[in-house]
Amino acid sequence: MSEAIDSKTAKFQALRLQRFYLAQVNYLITYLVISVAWAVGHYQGSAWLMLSHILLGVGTQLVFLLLIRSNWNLRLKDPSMTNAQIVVAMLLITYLLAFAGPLRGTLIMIYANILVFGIFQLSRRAFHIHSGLALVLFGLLITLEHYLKPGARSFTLSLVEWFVLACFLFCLSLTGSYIRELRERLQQRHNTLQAHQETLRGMMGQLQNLATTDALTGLANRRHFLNEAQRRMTLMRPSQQLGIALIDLDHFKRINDLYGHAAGDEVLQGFANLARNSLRDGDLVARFGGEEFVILLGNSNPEALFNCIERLRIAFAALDFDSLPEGVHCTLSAGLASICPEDDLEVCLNDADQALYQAKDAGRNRCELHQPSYV
Ligand SMILES: Nc1nc2c(ncn2[C@@H]2O[C@H](COP(=O)(O)OP(=O)(O)OP(=O)(O)O)[C@@H](O)[C@H]2O)c(=O)[nH]1
Repeated sequence: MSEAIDSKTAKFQALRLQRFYLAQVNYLITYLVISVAWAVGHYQGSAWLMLSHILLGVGTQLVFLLLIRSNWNLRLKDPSMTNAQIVVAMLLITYLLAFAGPLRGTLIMIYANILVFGIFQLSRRAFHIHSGLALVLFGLLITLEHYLKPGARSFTLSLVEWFVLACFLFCLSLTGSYIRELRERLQQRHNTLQAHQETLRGMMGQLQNLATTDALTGLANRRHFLNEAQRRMTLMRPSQQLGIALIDLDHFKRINDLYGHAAGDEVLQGFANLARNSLRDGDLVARFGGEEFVILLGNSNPEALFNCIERLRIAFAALDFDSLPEGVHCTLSAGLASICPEDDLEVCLNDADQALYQAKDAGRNRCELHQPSYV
């Protein structure tokens, strides 16, 4: 039964399968060589013996395939099973070499071919152990053959073959070390690049924040508000209305003059917090500049807009500030306008500004709704 695995593990499993199928190409070539050797009479054994190589090869490979396909290999310390696959392949090739006759000299290179599969996977130590295993297996084969079937094959020739194999594996080991070093360097570079990328992403985020946020109040700044309002207007449904409110703190200069700039800053931050907390998630509030703020309400008819800003006005007028003497409160004036889908943002802001002017003119601490003049 295959176990449920995450997408990253699935990707690795797919890679393992790919590598497994690649190894099967080598097995197929070896089966072909055995069959041809048998057909031309160079295989030193019966047809059944020849078939046993193929059956053993297919059987062991089916086991590995099953282990990967069922995800059982994931329970192992090394899920790619590289060590096991290499050892099995080496045992199989040694078994084949015992009957390869004159072809043995050619076929011993398969040991090296098997080890190539471990170049990327195995540690240097494991790679040397496997090279040693190949030499031991082949050494055992020629020694046994020399004592069990004396004269069947020139022992000197077998020793030369063993020596050639040793030289070849040594070269392969050097190449493996070089490739591994390159790979580690690439990995290091990749990690460094990734770290740089993370830093850049963080800096981009900070820059984006700086470019769109007002430092004192943490609200969106004018530029961000204008971009965002424009964007939201393009997404409006035909029957939808937005509400815009230009808000100006009353006699703010006096706060600065009488209680200091820090007190003025506290009042600005106090208004920002109040607005942030009293508006809905989809609404947008920004510092338009100085002691002027702007609010964009989504889905809002003039009445709802008026009620919302009126609530804010009343709450602000009741707000206490640490830097101001007890009983001293601040007020705000607001100019309101509605936005319909076909409207121009600049014109709407102008309408709100005119309404704000009226609110100031009418004595401050009030909300005025822009009245469209129908021509
Ligand atoms: N503390 C503080 N003051 C600011 C900041 N930005 C602008 N101001 C001050 O806000 C004051 C705005 O004053 P005015 O434009 O005369 O308006 P006002 O006194 O609020 O009068 P009305 O708007 O007519 O009610 C100026 O004194 C600015 O220096 C700021 O970030 N912090």
